[in-house]
Amino acid sequence: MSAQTPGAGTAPAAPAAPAPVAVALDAPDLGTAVALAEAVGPHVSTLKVGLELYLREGAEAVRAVREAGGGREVFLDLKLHDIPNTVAGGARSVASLEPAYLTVHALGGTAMIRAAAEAAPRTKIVAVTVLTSMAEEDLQAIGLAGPSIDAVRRLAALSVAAGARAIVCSPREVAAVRAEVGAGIDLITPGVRPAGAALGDQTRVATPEQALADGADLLVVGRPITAAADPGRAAAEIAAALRR
Ligand SMILES: O=c1ccn([C@@H]2O[C@H](COP(=O)(O)O)[C@@H](O)[C@H]2O)c(=O)[nH]1
Repeated sequence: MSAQTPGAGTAPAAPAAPAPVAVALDAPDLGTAVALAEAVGPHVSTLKVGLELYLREGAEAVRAVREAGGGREVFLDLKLHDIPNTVAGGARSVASLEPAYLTVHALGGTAMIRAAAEAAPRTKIVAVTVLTSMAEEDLQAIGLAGPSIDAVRRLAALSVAAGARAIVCSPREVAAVRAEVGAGIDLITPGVRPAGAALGDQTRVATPEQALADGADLLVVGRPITAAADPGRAAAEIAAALRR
């Protein structure tokens, strides 16, 4: 894909209020990510920088996609998971970039989550409960017995008590997690697929409309937008579906 491709189509006019969608800019280089950010920025609230882009381009990725996206919020999805001192150092290292969100793995536990929250007080620490790619049998295989919803609820409650201000769970678990953590915590759902879209490696999925109806605050959508022939149009169509 050339750097020009994502914005090339004739996407519908941008709405006044961008949709509560974080586009996962999982791109192989900065030029592609910037072109995607330009194309989708008018339609969505948030741009997500993950491992592929950050490990290659570093802090410049955050600055560049923020500018290209017209100042949209940046979600830094690094999924930190280490001893508390190391995670605190990692969170401190990226705090000056002022991402709206920074992910850590809830499985790192209370002390690790608290260390991240204290190290980056101006960023919402987001605890990832159980990856949306994992099915029940995957959890059994790593010794997390019981239905995934039990682990998700437990990890969400622990994370919020430790200072996380947002939770990643699958869209299928949003209602249960809301009941667990109450209001005031952002519930963020990857594993979002418009009807008929390829699942790829995601297993615990729902449509954007269902995720929003069940109470998600921010929907993470990657490949259904970034792999589309016209990413700007794909983002605009999902945003329009969420307004209906
Ligand atoms: O449990 C999780 C946590 C994070 N992700 C991230 O979200 C996007 C999803 O991309 P798609 O292309 O829409 O599948 C991706 O960046 C993941 O790293 C997740 O999928 N599940």
